[in-house]
Amino acid sequence: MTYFSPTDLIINPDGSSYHLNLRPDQIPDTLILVGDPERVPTVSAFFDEITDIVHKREFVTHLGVLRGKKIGVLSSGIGADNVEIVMNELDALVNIDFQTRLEKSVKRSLNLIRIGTSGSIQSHIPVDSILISTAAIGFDNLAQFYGFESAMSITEDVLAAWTKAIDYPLPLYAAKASASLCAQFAPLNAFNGVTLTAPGFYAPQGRTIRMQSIRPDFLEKVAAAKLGDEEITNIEMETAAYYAFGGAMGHEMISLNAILANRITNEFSKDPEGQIRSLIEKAIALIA
Ligand SMILES: O=P(O)(O)O[C@H]1O[C@H](CO)[C@@H](O)[C@H]1O
Ligand SMILES: O=c1cc[nH]c(=O)[nH]1
Repeated sequence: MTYFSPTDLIINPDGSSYHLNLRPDQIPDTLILVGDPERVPTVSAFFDEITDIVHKREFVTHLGVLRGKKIGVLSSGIGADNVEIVMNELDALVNIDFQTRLEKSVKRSLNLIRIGTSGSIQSHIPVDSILISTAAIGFDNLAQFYGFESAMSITEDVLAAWTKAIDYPLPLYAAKASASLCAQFAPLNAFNGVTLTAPGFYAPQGRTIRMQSIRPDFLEKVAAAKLGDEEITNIEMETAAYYAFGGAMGHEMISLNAILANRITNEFSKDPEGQIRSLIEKAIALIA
């Protein structure tokens, strides 16, 4: 079994993982993942009991019990680079023995549910709707360092066709949502779609304030891109990384999006907090 050195897998003096500050005995089978640390108490308010609160940097975790089962909610902060930390440390916490630093022979698979916000890039997907990402395309630089091939990956020929359709010069990566979690959250009656995970909020999502984008037609191209019978429906900043790591490391993963912006009609939700709270409430109701 592989041994992981103290500089590869950094364990804090209290036996917790370096950034998340969580110990192996604290990890429940189901975790809700949010971007905003301030969203964590909104989620845990729906738990029947909160047993632990752990906080380091943007990584805030509330652990508790929901309908007799252990559950947790953890914030990642914004972006795929933070997802890289969250997924590596969560996986290490359940699949590496922190005493011996050896990989466990029997692996644990977590159910990971992102509840986040996103912008629609199709006029028929309105502000204040809910969208489940059936797949996500990442155009951050993680694929320069990780081979994400897994049963959840989008095949290379499809990815090549999508890259051409988006007309983007760097290699992309893409992966799918967990089929079992898609079935579990089907009662949300949400839109389904392919999500683009951007390495920024402004130019990488086709926004301009004072800094001009050198790709002014990027959003138009993405919105018009045909992925076989599918289209890219929405943009946010974490889902592709979650799906790629989840698939490669054997965790079930789904991303539920509260659509706050419609980038085609230029509308923004008049009640963003209410929308995300409503999605949290509906999602929690579907967690057995
Ligand atoms: O609301 P969260 O979950 O943070 O998700 C979206 O909102 C943030 C940008 O405002 C990015 O993290 C994006 O993915
Ligand atoms: O347009 C949006 C809205 C929320 N989050 C994003 O990343 N983009």
